[in-house]
Amino acid sequence: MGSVEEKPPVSIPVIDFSKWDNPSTPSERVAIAKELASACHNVGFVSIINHGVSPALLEEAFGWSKKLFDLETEQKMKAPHPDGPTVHRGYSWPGLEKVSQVISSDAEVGEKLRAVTDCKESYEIGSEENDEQPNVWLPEEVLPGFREFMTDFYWTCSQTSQEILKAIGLGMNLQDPDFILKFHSGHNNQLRLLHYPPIPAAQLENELSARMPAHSDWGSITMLFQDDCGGLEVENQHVPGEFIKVTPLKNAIVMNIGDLLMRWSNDWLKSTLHRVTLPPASDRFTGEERMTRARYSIPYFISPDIDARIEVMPECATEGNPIKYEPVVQREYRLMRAKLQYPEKAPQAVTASG
Ligand SMILES: O=C(O)CCC(=O)C(=O)O
Ligand SMILES: [Fe+2]
Repeated sequence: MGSVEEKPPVSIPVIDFSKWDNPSTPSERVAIAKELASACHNVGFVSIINHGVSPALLEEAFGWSKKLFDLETEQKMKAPHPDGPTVHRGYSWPGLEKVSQVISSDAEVGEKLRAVTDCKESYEIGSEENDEQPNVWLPEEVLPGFREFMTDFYWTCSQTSQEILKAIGLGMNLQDPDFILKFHSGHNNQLRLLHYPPIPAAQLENELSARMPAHSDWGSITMLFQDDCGGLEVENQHVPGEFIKVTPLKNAIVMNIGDLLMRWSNDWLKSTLHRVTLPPASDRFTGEERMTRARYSIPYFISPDIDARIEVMPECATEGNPIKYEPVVQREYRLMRAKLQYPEKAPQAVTASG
């Protein structure tokens, strides 16, 4: 691990996975793995291109996401996110995960925005075999085909994530390169559809609202698919408080390390703060309110299995770099984090009928 090159980042590294499945020599695979591990160590964020999730499939996934969020609130509310932090599934209406009120004195804008009382809405999907967090599906007739597509998409993403975990283990020179992978059956992952409705740029500029405030992810890794709107920013590991803009790269996976893999690696892998804020100026309308256009993204969160015990890997601790984290079980860690984000009793969604 120590032999991996250390250098400050200037942007998010781009890693080409095209040779990963069919390398001409074994060293080609090792080279990709080392490049990935090094980026996860130095930056904590990478863009992966030529991976296992095809452009056609991604187009379809974004199409379904738009269809879902275009539904009337009453329809979406047929699959409501359950109260409390225990089950993170189904539809989170604007204001549920985090309340932030858009303020405007313009009556017309006000009307438009009242339908949008917060800056994002989301829909969470897990494995059909995760009994601790059962899925909350819309009735089939509301969006026929949605459930089948999303279930398949979930497992395609899982397959790709397993290749990434393998590559990280190999690139870190672990005694058993598949060590991390062994804790990830895929049944504890979470597919999230996200929609950030239009909002006046000033609301974001003045920090009266945020699309998504700075945070780190809780799991092992996250794979993020995003449209071309932009606005994702990640903290520069070497200059705390400075955020780097991630320019959307069509069909790429933006991959980042989460807190559990950071703990497992004793901080060698970096779980980097990130946020979603203003898109580039060209994506803001020039009218008085300078509304930013809508943004769609699809994060896929990869977590260790529910009973997995996350204990610093022996390769990551030395006398000079002692163990920093107590062992933790995924189930308990997730609940601890989720409690901070979801209220026990949900505030109500604003529907057309009030
Ligand atoms: O929408 C995005 O681009 C980022 C989403 C994100 O960071 C999250 O859901 O944890
Ligand atoms: Fe995130």
